Amino acid sequence: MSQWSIDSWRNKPILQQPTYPNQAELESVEKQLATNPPLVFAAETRDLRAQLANVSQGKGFLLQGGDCAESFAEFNAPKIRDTFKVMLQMAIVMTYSGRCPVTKVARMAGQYAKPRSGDMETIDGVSLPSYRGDIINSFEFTEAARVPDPKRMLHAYNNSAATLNLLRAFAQGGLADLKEVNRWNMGFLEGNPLAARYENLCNQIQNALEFMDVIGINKTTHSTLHETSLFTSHEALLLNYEQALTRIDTLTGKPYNCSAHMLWIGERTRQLDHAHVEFFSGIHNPIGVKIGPSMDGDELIRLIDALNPHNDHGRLTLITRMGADTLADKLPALLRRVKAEGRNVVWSSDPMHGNTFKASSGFKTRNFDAILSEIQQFFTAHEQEGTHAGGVHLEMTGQHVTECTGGAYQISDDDLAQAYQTQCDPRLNADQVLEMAFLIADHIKPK
Ligand SMILES: O=C[C@H](O)[C@H](O)COP(=O)(O)O
Ligand SMILES: C=C(OP(=O)(O)O)C(=O)O
Repeated sequence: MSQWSIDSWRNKPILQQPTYPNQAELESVEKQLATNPPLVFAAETRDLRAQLANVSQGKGFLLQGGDCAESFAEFNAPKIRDTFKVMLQMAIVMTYSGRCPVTKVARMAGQYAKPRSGDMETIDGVSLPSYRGDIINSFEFTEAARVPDPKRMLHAYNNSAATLNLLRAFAQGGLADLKEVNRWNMGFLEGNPLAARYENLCNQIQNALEFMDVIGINKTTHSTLHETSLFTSHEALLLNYEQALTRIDTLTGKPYNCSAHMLWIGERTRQLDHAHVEFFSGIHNPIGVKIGPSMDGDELIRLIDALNPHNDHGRLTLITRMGADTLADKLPALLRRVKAEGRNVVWSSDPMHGNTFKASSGFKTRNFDAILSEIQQFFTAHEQEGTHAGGVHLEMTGQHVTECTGGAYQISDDDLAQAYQTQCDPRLNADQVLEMAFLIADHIKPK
């Protein structure tokens, strides 16, 4: 086997990459990125890995979520704040009602590259190269906009730095103070059938905090009452960018990808002998890999061993995305096999990507009932196999979008056009996400 190096992925086959027309410009951007400051510190990624090690041993739950694709055009503070709040709200519901520590990992501050089913997109008889995420080309449907531009990597880096800066401020600067929990009630809750349940939960937390304060436990003695930790993640698809942000940690001497705390490999690029598995095998971050219905037990064990050869807890998260109609056929055998072979992984459910379809209105959508059904079946399969249902991975936003049908407001096919804003796949809105949080809390509650 050849030695891993930061660029050994370049000797392997690779899928879903852009072809840049100007190589000299690409190299110059890569050089610049490689001297820019890292976005996260290796020690922070080790904290996340330690939390995930607990999840892998059944002592916690991973909540991972955010945009399908972040966008340069929609880069603003309210959008970042609303997604942050919705994640915190979900985490509170799950921690309090589910009595389970929740590790929060945002699909934010770097989620800019998208794998696509087709290389070309056709609209009204005109075919152009597919949009591959703002780090690569532009969503606009013109020939010029769809040409891959390496300078977009610098734009993505700068946006990620600013997003991370705001997330850190929100997490540590008082917005996440548990005493403020009632003030997180956002407009979207008005009229939501779950509003009363959420308010009731907030009141219970307030009572508990007041009691704790009386006996001397408060934000001065316990900073976790005032602050939270939120980690970042994205699909590390564009390896030119990911290599440039990979650094040797001065404390351990090991390579860490400092573009985010956690990175994952997508369903379309997880081939064992390909570039993504090679690159991921050498970085020391906690990593994820998407697992779709075509995966079989032998291949899965080989993939686990390539990505987590020391069988460490917290290193590897398997993010299953089977589809509500397929999960019961496929997942239990994989759970059984991984358990029988003693491999340590976090099992997380992505209930979004196996449930996408084109609505009669022409929009790409997902039905909320199918998403809930996949989650429910995920929990049932783990209960039956005696394994830990460790997390959920969602495409979601704090904005009032109408991209997935169903949910408390019964969004129909005809409603999709009202606020369909995603640049790629349909996301759950804040209402739908809260409903899901209550459902998950019921499942993770100690029995
Ligand atoms: O988010 C995942 C993929 O990028 C997305 O599902 C691909 O969508 P497509 O089938 O429209 O290319
Ligand atoms: C592309 C994604 O998912 P998958 O690889 O599972 O299709 C994604 O999560 O953005």
